[in-house]
This record gives sequence, structure tokens and C-alpha cells, in this order.
Amino acid sequence: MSAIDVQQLTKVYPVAIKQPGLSGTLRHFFQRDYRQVKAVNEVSFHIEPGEVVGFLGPNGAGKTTTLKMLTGLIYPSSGQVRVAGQVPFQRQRAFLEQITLVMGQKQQLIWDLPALDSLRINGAIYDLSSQELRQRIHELAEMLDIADKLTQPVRKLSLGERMKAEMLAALLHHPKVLFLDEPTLGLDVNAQMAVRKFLQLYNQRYQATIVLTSHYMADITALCDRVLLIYQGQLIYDGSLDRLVERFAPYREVTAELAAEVSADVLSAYGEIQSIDGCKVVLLVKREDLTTKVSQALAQLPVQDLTVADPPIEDVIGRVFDAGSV
Ligand SMILES: Nc1ncnc2c1ncn2[C@@H]1O[C@H](COP(=O)(O)OP(=O)(O)OP(=O)(O)O)[C@@H](O)[C@H]1O
Repeated sequence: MSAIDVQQLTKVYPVAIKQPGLSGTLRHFFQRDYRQVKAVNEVSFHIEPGEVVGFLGPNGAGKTTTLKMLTGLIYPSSGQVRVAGQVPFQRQRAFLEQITLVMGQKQQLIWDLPALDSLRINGAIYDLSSQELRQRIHELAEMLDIADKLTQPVRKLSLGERMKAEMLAALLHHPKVLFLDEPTLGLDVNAQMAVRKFLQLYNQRYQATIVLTSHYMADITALCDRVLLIYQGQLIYDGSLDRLVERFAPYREVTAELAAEVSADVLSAYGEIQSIDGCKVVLLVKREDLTTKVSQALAQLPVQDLTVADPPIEDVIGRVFDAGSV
């Protein structure tokens, strides 16, 4: 059985239209006109247990709306969803016990109390015995390296420590399916890495399924075997990151260190110029022309060093979204 099954999922939001000015406000009060915003449009995918999947898209693409439907916070307008065999919007206990949702910009811990107190409340909600609760807090706190911070009021924790404590609270019931919306938002590089490491460990230890959205590509490349690209509510790609680069970046990035400066006119014969910084040049070369262009460059230019790489994944995805279609 798939961990997540989504078929033709659609969400349409009715949005009230208000004319400007006082008369518009008065009219709006008595008679409202609505327009329909299709935030998610016939999206289908399946995710197997234990998979870690990145959900990518520009602002307003429909990622959060999809996560909200997958966690049962909102009803779909049409289509089917099953998560851990359950229908999310029915909000059955058997469903809630198996999932969690972490939103980077929202918090569940009580600001003025130590995290430990909020964890005790969660333990009671999930009917954990005091021994079970102690053992789970101990285990997760070790994994997150946060044990010594749990007795301080949450408001005194750093952002990174708070995020770790939030994770602990969200995972106390050992969910099998994790939905994470921007879990590393605003964290510094070290805290981002700590959260990523923890998620890897949790995934391995509990064979948990993880779906995450992030605007930090480092999160996606470190964690996700598979990515879903969503654009204007539609799923435009479902597959591995490598295949995404091959499919949407039909070029490679060639960086050359030259012994002397060479004019842009001459360099443009070898590829599309990405940047020239004195003797360091970066060119984009079509994959099929790579061998020919690189051998020509080596023979004809004063090359001291040359490297060939895929372009940064941010650039590839940016180009896909700029192009606006597949
Ligand atoms: N409650 C709502 N009522 C009306 N429209 C909404 C509502 N929630 C979201 N939308 C609209 O639906 C679209 C998708 O929004 P959503 O929050 O799902 O995007 P997102 O991909 O998560 O974006 P971001 O990366 O900025 O968080 C946007 O056009 C947004 O304005």
C-alpha cells in the first residue's frame, strides 16, 4: 500500500472581489462577487513508505494548499487523497496518530513555558504513559541534541533550538508520515544542517515517509531522492533530481581559467557566456556539443584549468519556472 495516494486533486478557493473606495466597500457589504482561484489543479502522484520527497514550486504555486489537503486541514474541491490508508479530511484518530505537520513559520510550543511542559501536554493528548513519554523525549532529544534546552522557557531559545524543540513536539507520537512546510525557514546554515541530519536519521530509524517543501535547495539535494515540481497549481515534473537536470538543462556549465584574458567575441564561439571575470570564464555549452567545444577550447585557447559541471539546481528550476511550461 502506498503511504500517500493522490488522484486528480483540485482545490478552488472562492475569493471575494471588492471594488475600491467607500461605495465599493458598502456594496461589498451587501452583495459580494466572487472569482474562483484554482490553487491546485488535478494533481496526481503516489508516494511509497519510506520515501523522502521534495515539493518544489515558486511562491503561490499551490504547495501549502496541497499539504493542507494531505493533512486534512482543508477539504479538496475534487479528487481523492489517501494518506496511510486513511482519508485525511475525515480526521480519524487512526489518521492523526500516523501523521504530523510542521510549518516553519508556525509554532505549537507555548512561548512562556519550558518546552518540556508543552511536551507533557502532547503526551497526554496522545495517551502516552509517563514512562513512554520520558523514553520518547529522551530518544528524540538525543537525536536532536537539544536535551539541555528543554527546561528553559521557549522564548529564551535561539531560533534553531526552537525549531528542534518544535520537531520534538511534532514527532512525540512517532508519526509514520511527516509533512514539513519550510522546516528550515530563517535558520542559519549550521541549524539547517542539524535539522537535515535529524530528518535523515528519523527517516532511517522509523522508515518514515517525508514530504517537504523548502526554498533552500540544499535541503532538497541533501534529503530528497525524488522531487515534485508544481507550477500554477499543476504538477509539471515527478522524478529524480538528476533526471530533472538532464531534462530541463540541456547544457552544461564549463568553467575555464585562462593564462590571459580573451575577448567575449572569441569566447562566444565556444558557448553561451555566463560570466567573465578577468581570466576566469563560465560558459554554458549544449550537452551534445560538449566534447567538440571542450576539445576546441583546449586546443585554441590558453586554458590553464577547466571544469565541467551541471548548472546549479536553483538555476535549472528557475529556468523551468521562467519558461512557464514543460
Ligand atoms: N485561503 C485562501 N483563500 C484564497 N486563496 C488562497 C487561499 N490560500 C491560498 N490561496 C491562493 O492559492 C494559491 C496557492 O497558494 P499556496 O499557499 O498553496 O502556495 P505555495 O506554493 O505554498 O506558496 P509559498 O511558496 O509562497 O508558500 C495562491 O494564489 C494563493 O493566493
